[in-house]
Amino acid sequence: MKNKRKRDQPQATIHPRNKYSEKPPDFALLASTYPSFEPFVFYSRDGRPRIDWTDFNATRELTRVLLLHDHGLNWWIPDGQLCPTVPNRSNYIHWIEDLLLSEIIPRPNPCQDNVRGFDIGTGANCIYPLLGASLLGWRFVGSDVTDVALEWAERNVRSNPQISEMIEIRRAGCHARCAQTEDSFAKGSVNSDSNVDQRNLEECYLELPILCDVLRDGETFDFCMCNPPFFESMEEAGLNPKTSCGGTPEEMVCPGGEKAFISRIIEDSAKLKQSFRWYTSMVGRKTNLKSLIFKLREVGVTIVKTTEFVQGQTCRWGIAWSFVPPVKRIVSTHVSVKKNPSFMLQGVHRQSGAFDVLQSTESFFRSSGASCELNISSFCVDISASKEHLCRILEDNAKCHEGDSGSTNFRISVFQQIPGSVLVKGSLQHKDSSLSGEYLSVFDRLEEVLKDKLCRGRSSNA
Ligand SMILES: C[S@@+](CC[C@H](N)C(=O)[O-])C[C@H]1O[C@@H](n2cnc3c(N)ncnc32)[C@H](O)[C@@H]1O
Repeated sequence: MKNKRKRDQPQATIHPRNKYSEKPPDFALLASTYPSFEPFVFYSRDGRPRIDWTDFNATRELTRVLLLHDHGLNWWIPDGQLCPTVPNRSNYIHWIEDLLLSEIIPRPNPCQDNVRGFDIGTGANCIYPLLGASLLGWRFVGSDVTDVALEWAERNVRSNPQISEMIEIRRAGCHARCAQTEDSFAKGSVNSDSNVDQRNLEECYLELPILCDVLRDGETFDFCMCNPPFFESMEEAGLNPKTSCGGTPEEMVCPGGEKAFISRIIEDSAKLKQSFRWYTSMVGRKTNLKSLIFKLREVGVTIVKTTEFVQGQTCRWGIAWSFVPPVKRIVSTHVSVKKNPSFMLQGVHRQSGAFDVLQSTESFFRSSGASCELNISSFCVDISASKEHLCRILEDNAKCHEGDSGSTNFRISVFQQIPGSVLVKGSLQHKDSSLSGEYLSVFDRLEEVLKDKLCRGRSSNA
């Protein structure tokens, strides 16, 4: 089964040093070891142990037992707080480890001893400091703004005396401001129609510092990290019907969404410059990645690196930048990797979803005569197309008869993001295919066709 899953996935999904890269969590073992987890495990017809991902209590108990079993950590969060998935969160930690080990910028600390990180918005779950300290011996400051996050992050640190000395929890912003913000959120004004409440809330939120004014004089760090509030409203956050990881408005929502939040980190970084060797953040939407990179160039960073975290049916990105002069040429990964182009469909009609995107993709290629194999379980279509097929799609008859008539194989995968947003990715089997140019043009054409057919405000023929 493990092999099948590997073959179905378009790319590596998990960092090779991730504890779960070779062996995903064993629910049956965890259930027999931890009686509190046992009631959440059931067996599907194929005999595989499963949990109900839409049950918050099940996902929280899974996180609790995984942290205990595999990391020796005691952990808990109150009902409704954002519940982290341990394998996914570990990927971000290992990517930062790669950045610190890389020689893109000079390493002041070749042995990686005394690494010190800053987790912006550590949450009640305090997951990054707990994982970073227990897996890699990193020291951390974890910041947050809400009372509940600060109180529970502290509790989670104190419950683990073996690492408690390594983690400091710090409030960002003055108490009064935060209390006011929490109160507004608690009253639901983030979703309210009252413009006044909304404006007060936004002003209040935007006044909370992120890095400047939270750092102490002369403090330096090897890196900062952040899983920002991704959304502009709880409606936008929606609730992924396939999982229930909780998440309160304070955790999920901020004015301007993740783009505004990360832009503020960028602005702070432009003032703090080399106080951090690496600034990093998670990014939930690929479209935001482009404008953030643009902003980074504007503030004069020396390096930008990006990565992609493919996590089941969800994609996230990581962005990192630095003001330290690089040892090597500036690189920006994956943005330049043409073998795996991607685009995001935004505003997909309410009645359409990833499945419609998949079917439309199949008929797009099939209409040219290319051979297509639809794989519904992994949401992808495998395509084998000749030059003639690709030229037919591009309506380029002249080119069709030029040169040799080789063929090319590629896969188009579809990932449902939040409701209304679908990510489409291509992966070419052989980078050196003589048809890689046509493949990229066809991929651009696919983007146009799907947008016209399935996205609101674009339909010319829908
Ligand atoms: C998406 S949650 C991330 C929680 C946790 N790090 C995780 O990955 O599960 C975002 C967190 O950022 C916090 N936050 C919002 N504004 C902040 C600010 N100005 N400074 C620090 N934290 C902030 C929220 O309270 C929330 O706990």
